Amino acid sequence: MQILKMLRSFRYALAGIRILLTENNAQFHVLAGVVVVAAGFYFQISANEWAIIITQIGLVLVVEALNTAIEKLCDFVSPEYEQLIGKVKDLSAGAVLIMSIVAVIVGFIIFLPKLFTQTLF
Ligand SMILES: Nc1ncnc2c1ncn2[C@@H]1O[C@H](COP(=O)(O)OP(=O)(O)OP(=O)(O)O)[C@@H](O)[C@H]1O
Repeated sequence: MQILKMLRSFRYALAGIRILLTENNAQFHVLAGVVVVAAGFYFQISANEWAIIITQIGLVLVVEALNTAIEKLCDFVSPEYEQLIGKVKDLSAGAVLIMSIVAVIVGFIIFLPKLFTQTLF
């Protein structure tokens, strides 16, 4: 019966991913991820580079999912204006911004040298 419980949890988790994919910001991050994966194939990045890139994409989506969950919880708990709720939402959005900046920097570190050596020479 444990396996049935696990399967049910998996179904709920998939439903969560479906909810995430209806959000504009998440759709943008998925699109950015697709572009980066395409660039990875184009530049034939190494196994280690793939591991780093996939981890970055995963982390951005995970933080985006947690941010969306926090936003929805805030909206439920306090539909009216509340200073503390505002701070919670700002912090949560800040986490997404930090992770996105880190991912972009990592992307630059991996792709910029390839862009210069493989397209210019
Ligand atoms: N209930 C609230 N009380 C205080 N401040 C709030 C509240 N709701 C939103 N805010 C402020 O407005 C900002 C944006 O809120 P929120 O992310 O809900 O709006 P949005 O960007 O329009 O939402 P969505 O991401 O769903 O489009 C928050 O980071 C926070 O500063």
